[in-house]
Amino acid sequence: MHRFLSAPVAVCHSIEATRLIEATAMADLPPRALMQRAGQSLARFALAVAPHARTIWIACGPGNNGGDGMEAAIHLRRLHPNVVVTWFGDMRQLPSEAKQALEAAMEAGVTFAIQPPDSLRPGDLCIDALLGIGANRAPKGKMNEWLQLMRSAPSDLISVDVPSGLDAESGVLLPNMGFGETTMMAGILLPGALPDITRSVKHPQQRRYTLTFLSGKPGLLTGEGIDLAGEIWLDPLGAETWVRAVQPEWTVNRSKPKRVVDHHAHKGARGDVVIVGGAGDAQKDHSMAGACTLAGAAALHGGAGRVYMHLLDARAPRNNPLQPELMYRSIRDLDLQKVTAVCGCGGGDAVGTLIPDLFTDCKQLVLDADALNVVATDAALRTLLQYRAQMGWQTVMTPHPLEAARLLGRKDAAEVQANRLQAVRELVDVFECVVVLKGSGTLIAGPGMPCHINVTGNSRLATAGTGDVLAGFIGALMAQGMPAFEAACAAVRRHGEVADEWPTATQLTALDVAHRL
Ligand SMILES: NC(=O)C1=CN([C@@H]2O[C@H](COP(=O)(O)OP(=O)(O)OC[C@H]3O[C@@H](n4cnc5c(N)ncnc54)[C@H](OP(=O)(O)O)[C@@H]3O)[C@@H](O)[C@H]2O)[C@H](O)CC1
Ligand SMILES: [K+]
Repeated sequence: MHRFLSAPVAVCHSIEATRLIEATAMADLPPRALMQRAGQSLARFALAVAPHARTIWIACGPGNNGGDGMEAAIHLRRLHPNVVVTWFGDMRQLPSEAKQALEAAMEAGVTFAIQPPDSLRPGDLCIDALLGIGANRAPKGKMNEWLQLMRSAPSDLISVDVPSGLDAESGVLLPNMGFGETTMMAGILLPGALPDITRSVKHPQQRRYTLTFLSGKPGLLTGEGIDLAGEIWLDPLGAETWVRAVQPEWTVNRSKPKRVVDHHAHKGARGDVVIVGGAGDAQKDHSMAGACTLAGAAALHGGAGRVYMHLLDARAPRNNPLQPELMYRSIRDLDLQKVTAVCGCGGGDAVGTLIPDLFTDCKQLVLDADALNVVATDAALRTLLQYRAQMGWQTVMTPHPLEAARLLGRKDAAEVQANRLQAVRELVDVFECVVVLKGSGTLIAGPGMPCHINVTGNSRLATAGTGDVLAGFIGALMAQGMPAFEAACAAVRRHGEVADEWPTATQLTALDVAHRL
């Protein structure tokens, strides 16, 4: 058993692949052995997480995930005076191994209760063994009540394999979560179908863990999975050989920026970046020049030798006393074959007039924000992107979920969020370039590349301008010679790391991120 993200290589398998690993491993073992290993591992983990728990509540569900919980109860009962199991299921429909585990738990004298323990205090432990990778719909009724109770308690929480109700592949809570017959308000269970107010209520004292079995699951690292899963631990249950035999679909992003520049290098050797964007509207007295400044600052701090700014807003000043290194220049005066262009930051519709030239002249291109919106509405640009790919020119797109929805012709961001992993793959297939799908658990994918899930960063990056900073940083790394996919992975990782390292009591702005790269 090890902390998933501290392993030198952390990979995730699809659910289908996990099922294959499970079946192959089980075929090699006596019946129930794998589940017993899972139970033993869970019991050990529980005691390590909450050694002083007054109460350990194990909520078991109708499938093998519940079986894992029962197996753990058998061990914990011997080691702890107050272990309570609540079970949600039907004996006749239990899978055979879970049934054996239930019978063994009864025989061993495990305490079964109809209701969860009365009061759960800080330091107590809840174990969610309700649903694992077999969840296929939103938990309802009693199961949902128990989940809400566990997730809002001040006690610690271990999710077995996967937080129940989470799609282990997409990181989305199965629909209707929270619309059960009862719901919770201020810690009290209320009857009636109330809106989903409980979804993200986490008690500040609660520490969350997921002990996942056999293989990493992508849904724990993206979308809603990150908050629900907490700290992830992995126990391959002795099936490492089988895990290694199955090709993983996703890899945890570990890339770090490598900015090795020769000692004798001059500024021209470090790569040139031009930021194209910053549109304005004189009638409305609007200007988006700041977005360009942020991308430009990121390109400078990201190591580019020279950073040029092509501002679309004719009224915006052509100098910035706070960042005097930025040089204001039209793209017409630059050799576009030799610069990396970062296009779109605050570009408005006006950026559309420059995009065809950038697409045909510029060998290295990062497309963000409004540039993506222009591409979404112009099929000819899609063809140009394919042409770029054939030429071996490098393009990176950095959509957030709404931009991704526009690019894919989907109704809204929610449709993308419903399966982020699939969306990023589709974007790569359609546009034939490297795609960074931003959000909780940013995804990076490229033609012929494994999909990377990024695990650095936090919600402090959800402020205006951080996307511009990321685009500028990717551009800077490409300008210094990093291939597009590597540059995207390294930039996303470092960008998130800055937010993770930033002192919690201090506000983090986009410019702060740029200065820390
Ligand atoms: N087999 C082993 O040795 C090991 C298994 N491991 C653990 O097993 C789970 C996967 O087990 P599985 O039984 O396939 O799936 P679940 O435990 O998640 O249960 C699925 C059953 O629950 C029903 N279901 C699905 N969604 C809901 C819901 N929202 N509400 C109520 N019931 C639901 C579903 O049945 P239906 O017929 O009603 O659709 C399934 O029967 C895995 O995650 C591990 O924890 C370990 O890997 C160790 C070895
Ligand atoms: K679970």
